Amino acid sequence: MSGATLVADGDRPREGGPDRKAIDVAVGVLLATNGDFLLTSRPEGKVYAGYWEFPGGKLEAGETVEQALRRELHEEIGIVIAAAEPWRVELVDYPHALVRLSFCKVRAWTGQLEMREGQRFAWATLPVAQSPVLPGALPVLDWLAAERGFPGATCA
Ligand SMILES: Nc1nc2c([nH]c(=O)n2[C@@H]2O[C@H](COP(=O)(O)OP(=O)(O)OP(=O)(O)O)[C@@H](O)[C@H]2O)c(=O)[nH]1
Repeated sequence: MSGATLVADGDRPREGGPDRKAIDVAVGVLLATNGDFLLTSRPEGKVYAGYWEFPGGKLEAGETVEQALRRELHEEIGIVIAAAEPWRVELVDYPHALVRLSFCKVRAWTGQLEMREGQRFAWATLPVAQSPVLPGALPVLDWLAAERGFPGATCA
């Protein structure tokens, strides 16, 4: 997992000193009724372009995780989500940023998927065939695998 370190919440960040502030990110794990989950590729021009991730983005000032997720998923993939179910929070220390990822499960939405930033998308199953997966998205595959009693999260 080059270039990123998963750190337990409360651990001191690896770079930038103790004052390095985490950037809050809201991330959606969209679950279809058959259990498939949505992966999208990071658009050109962003760090880790082309890597597979779960859709989402940074919180804007004053937003809650759910508000940010609702806005980001509408802006980026064209859907309006129903409830966002808070799931797990993970701190990831990248060279470019320290991010706090708040993952939410989303089981219902309206609208058709429309990749508004030129991303690719895939309804994925375990083991995940899409590659490469963003380091900060890999643990989610393990969590899903654990929930489902599935032995291997990726094909690698
Ligand atoms: N959306 C998303 N971001 C993730 C995941 N895992 C992970 O480490 N991240 C990190 O969280 C941050 C999200 O930033 P972003 O650039 O996608 O967010 P954004 O759309 O608001 O960015 P912008 O400033 O370009 O508009 C990135 O540093 C990204 O590497 C994931 O599964 N989904």
